[in-house]
Amino acid sequence: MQTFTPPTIPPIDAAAIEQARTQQESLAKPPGSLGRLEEFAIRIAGIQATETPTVDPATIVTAVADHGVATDGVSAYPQSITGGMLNALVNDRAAVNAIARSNAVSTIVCDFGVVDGEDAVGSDAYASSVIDCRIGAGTANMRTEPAMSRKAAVASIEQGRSVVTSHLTDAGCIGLGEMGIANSTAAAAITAVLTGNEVSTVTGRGTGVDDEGLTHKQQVIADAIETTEPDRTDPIDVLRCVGGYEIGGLVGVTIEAASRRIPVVIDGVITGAAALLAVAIDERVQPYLLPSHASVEPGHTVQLESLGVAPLFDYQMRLGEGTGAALAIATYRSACQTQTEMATIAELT
Ligand SMILES: O=C(O)c1ccc[n+]([C@@H]2O[C@H](COP(=O)([O-])O)[C@@H](O)[C@H]2O)c1
Ligand SMILES: Cc1cc2nc[nH]c2cc1C
Repeated sequence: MQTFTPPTIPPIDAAAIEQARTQQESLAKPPGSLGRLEEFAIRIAGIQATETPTVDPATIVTAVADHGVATDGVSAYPQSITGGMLNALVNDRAAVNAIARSNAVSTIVCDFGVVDGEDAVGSDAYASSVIDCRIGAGTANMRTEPAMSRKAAVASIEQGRSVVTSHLTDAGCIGLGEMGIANSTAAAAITAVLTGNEVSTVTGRGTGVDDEGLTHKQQVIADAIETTEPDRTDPIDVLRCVGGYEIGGLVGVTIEAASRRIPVVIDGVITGAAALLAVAIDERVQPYLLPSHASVEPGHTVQLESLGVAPLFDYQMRLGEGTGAALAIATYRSACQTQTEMATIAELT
């Protein structure tokens, strides 16, 4: 059986946490007055094992792939949008590009298996701007068969790891992002299986299906779980049965980043599913995960609770791409800069 052996993930640095906490208490402000920002700076110091935590350089990895289950009418949009959005990402014209730019965050785009991306795939812009991580031309339809082979599941994780090792070894933080029509179906299925919640509890409207569409989507997810029988004690099997190539890719990005002491900022419900899988593979990933927003998707609340992180803000967003992560990185940057740039209270007198 194809196995995945994760790299060694170190514990976060207890001495650096202690040092950062002492430093926080010495700064020119009443203790605790920066609220959660103080804990963010301390956590990042512990992750990076440093007295000078920084999120920079900060990069969003937007992983893109298609899903066979899209043919079952689970999304408000056709599959062709995935390829179109890959094109927009390549040309720096997606929402995440604008939000990342406005927050001094870089973006990289990884194609893990877009079906209909010929325009983008063939172009010079693709060759120069997209990291080719393709595992296949979209997954199989999980309603009738496993989304992918075990070999492909492991390959997607390894491809994600190699994105970090080839491009992001000096990252101050990595934000997770994704795009793929129907991937909120995969995310809900993964969340139901790994957390043991009812499909109806964790399934939302994704791009915006109506009431009838939501009922149908829940039925498709229930059918997929019944047909493919994922082994909830084996996260690679869950990815194989009801996952996606970009989700596997983000699992790999997360695990590799944690092994290198790089903080990972979660975005919405699809990246949340990847984070759940990563922690199920190795629970030592958990302290490296930083939340961003609370997505409108109900499964996201369940994921964040299961991961033990509380969202920073709720702007009623449900776009994905890494948009929430890019916004949150600005807050984490401010937290780090208070830690490293403020005067001490002793200097005031
Ligand atoms: O980030 C989220 O929480 C989120 C919630 C709903 C939808 N999305 C995005 O919308 C797409 C998935 O929606 P759907 O309806 O096609 O499954 C995919 O491209 C995601 O990036 C993202
Ligand atoms: C246009 C569009 C852009 C997206 N970006 C992420 N998911 C998306 C879904 C759609 C439909």
